[in-house]
Formats: sequence, structure tokens, C-alpha cells
Amino acid sequence: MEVRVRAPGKIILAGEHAVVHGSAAVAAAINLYTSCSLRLLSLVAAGGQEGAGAGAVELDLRDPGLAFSWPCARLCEALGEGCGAAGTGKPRPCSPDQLAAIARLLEEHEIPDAKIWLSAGLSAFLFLYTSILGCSRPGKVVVSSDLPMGSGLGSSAAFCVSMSGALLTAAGAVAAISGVEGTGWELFGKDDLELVNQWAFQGEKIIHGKPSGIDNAVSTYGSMIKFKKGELTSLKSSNPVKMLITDTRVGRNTKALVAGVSERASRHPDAMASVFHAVNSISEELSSIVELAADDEIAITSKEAKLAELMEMNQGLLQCMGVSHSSIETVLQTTLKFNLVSKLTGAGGGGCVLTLIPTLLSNLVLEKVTAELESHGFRCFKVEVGGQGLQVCQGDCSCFNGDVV
Ligand SMILES: Nc1ncnc2c1ncn2[C@@H]1O[C@H](COP(=O)(O)OP(=O)(O)OP(=O)(O)O)[C@@H](O)[C@H]1O
Ligand SMILES: C[C@@](O)(CCO)CC(=O)[O-]
Ligand SMILES: [Mg+2]
Repeated sequence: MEVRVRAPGKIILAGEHAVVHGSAAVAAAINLYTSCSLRLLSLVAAGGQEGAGAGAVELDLRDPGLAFSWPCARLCEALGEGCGAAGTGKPRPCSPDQLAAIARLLEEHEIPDAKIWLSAGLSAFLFLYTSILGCSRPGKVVVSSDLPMGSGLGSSAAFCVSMSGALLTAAGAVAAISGVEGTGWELFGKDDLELVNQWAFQGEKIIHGKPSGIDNAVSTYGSMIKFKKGELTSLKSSNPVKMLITDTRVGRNTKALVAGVSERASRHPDAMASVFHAVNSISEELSSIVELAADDEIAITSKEAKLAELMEMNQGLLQCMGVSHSSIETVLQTTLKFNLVSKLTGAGGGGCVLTLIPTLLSNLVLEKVTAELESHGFRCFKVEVGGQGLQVCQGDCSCFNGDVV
């Protein structure tokens, strides 16, 4: 049996970091995906084969170009009781003992120093696989992604959502109920998505430490959402929101940035509470503006001007939180020369920056600003905003553009 799924990355239009402290945030899915294909090997076949791969859980990460294999017997021995297949039951968090056992399993593999940041993703993988399917189900998983990793576009969430979606489908805990017209993709129902989202959140906790849950929610459900304290409101954007994304290519780590903001909040509780409160107001206002129907050029221009101003204010507050970076400031200054407004997206500290592209902006100006940004060594791309969340294609599926097992 082979399952193929994909889960989107995201942009955050307003509210990152403050959302971890209870403020509202607005996020949307983008048309860049992490794809995951999973093939369960039958126990008989796996046991009957001798040599490498027999009776093992294998993971092939195409983008960093690394492959791993853990014999099922070793997983059972290391994880013992933490290893009951719970796929159909309520998602449970990774206990400290389980995490320590997973870390020991990873130490048995030589991960190159330059790719040590992958350990968090590998830990989430081992936790999700063994928690959902148990330790004695041999299988092979291949992951490939359009998303730059560790850049603010939700690569960790897309990884956890696609993995949870594939594993839960293989476990028979969830199943697609409808197709996306004109494509080979199928969608899950609300309850199934909720189960996937809860498992993915447990994976995100391993990677992020203290995630708000917004990234896994938008990757699971898609669309544009307002998210506050775990509660989700779907936003109907009446006009397309066009964003240019600039990847500064400055690597950073969400877990460390989130921890840094929390430390600043404990040093200056009153000041930071005011900052988070201001971000909450910005997200609330931005979410209502997104839903306003603008039918003519004047209305659209005025709507875009309001969105731009709110993004600019949010960027100022992100700077107050200490998560901007000189590369982000360079993007802001460059786009401002063209009267365009930008803000960081995701955890900041480098990574990606959003620039609002007004409907009336000429292609010529867009090309000029892109060329100037790229002259700094940054990478620009345009994305579609607000598409589908988790999708599955079972059987022989030509729509799957990831790598297959
Ligand atoms: N395709 C993948 N394969 C393996 N691990 C991945 C993959 N995508 C993400 N990860 C894991 O997630 C980590 C990056 O997560 P991190 O939260 O720091 O950045 P992000 O999710 O891209 O940005 P943000 O959280 O700001 O949106 C990587 O270091 C790796 O451990
Ligand atoms: C920085 C943060 O707010 C968004 C990361 O995309 C972290 C989170 O909400 O989990
Ligand atoms: Mg992340």
C-alpha cells in the first residue's frame, strides 16, 4: 500500500510571535508544498527478506539528500512502552523519556555537522511514526519539499502535517472524502483534519518547543485564517492578496527565536504585554479589512493602503520583540524605494520577508524591485495565497509531484 500526500507552507500576514502569547494572528496557505509518500511493507515480506531494509523503518529526505533506516527490533527495544500504535486514538505528547530515547536512536546515525538542524525534524518523524503505527510496522517514507527549510514559510509544520496525514491514512484512521475538481487530489473531512492537526501539533512541539499551533493549523486546513489561542476563523478574502516573498537566505531557527521573545517578555513584562496587545489589534483589524468587498479601483487601492500600513506597524513591533535582522532591514529599505511595504514573515531573524504587491503595480516596477532584491543575493518568488490544505492522492496518481517510494 502506498499513500501520497502533500501539505502547504504558509505566510503570516500579521501576528507572529505575539500569537504564542495569546494575541490574534492572520496566516494563509501558499502553493509551495511538502510532499510525502509512504509505503508500508508487509510484515511477512519484510521478515522474509534478509539484509538491509528488512523489517526496518526507512526515511529518505530528498532535499538534504540524506537517508536513514531504523530496524524495527531496535525501535521496540529503545522505545519500549512508548511504542503502542495510537493512530486512531487521542494524540498524546512526546514524553521527556520518549524524547531522550529518540535522541539516543539518532546518535546512532552520523548526521553531518552541517545538517545537524535536521535532528529536530528526525525526532518529530520518529515520534509520529512510532506513535501512530507502532514500532513493528516496517515502512518506507520519502519526503521532498518546495519550501526552503528554516526560512519562515512553515517548513516544519508542512513536514509534520504531511507526515501525520500519510501515517494516519496508512493506519486507516482517516480517509479522503472528496476530490479537488480538475486535479487528482482528494480532501479529508473536518474530523479527520482535526486528528491530523492534533498529531502534527505534537510534532511541531518537538521542533519548535512552544508553538502556538498556527502553522500546523493553516497547513492542515488551508485557506486564510485568523488564529487566536487555538481558535480558528476562516477568512473569506474578497480580493486576491498578492505578495512577493524574498528569502534573505539567512538561516535561523524558530525554536531559538520564540524562546528569545519569551525571555524578553519575562524581562519586561508590562512593555511586552503592550506590544502583544498592539499586535492583537493589528491582526483583528487586518482580518476585517481582508474580508471587505472592494469592487472598484478606488476601493481596492484604499483597502491595500490599509493592509500595507498595518503590515508596516506590525514590522515595527516585531523589531521591538528583537526578531528583525540586518538582511530583513535591507529588504525593507529596498522595497520602500519603490513605495512598497514589507514585513518579515514567520519567526524572523533572517528567513523570508513579505512585500505587498498592489493590484495596480506595473510588471516593470515589480521586475525592477525583484532585480534589486536579487542583486543583494536574496531569492524572490511570487506565490498564490489561500489555497487548499492537506491533500492526498492514493494509488497511481499523476498529480503527485513529489518523489515516490
Ligand atoms: N522536508 C523536511 N525534511 C526534514 N526536516 C524538515 C523538513 N522541513 C522542515 N524540517 C525540520 O524543521 C526545521 C525547520 O523548522 P523551523 O520551524 O525552524 O523553520 P520553518 O518552519 O521553516 O519556519 P517558521 O517556523 O518560521 O515558519 C528543520 O531544521 C528540520 O529539522
Ligand atoms: C514565530 C511563530 O509565531 C510563527 C512561526 O511561523 C511561532 C508560532 O506561532 O508557533
Ligand atoms: Mg516552523
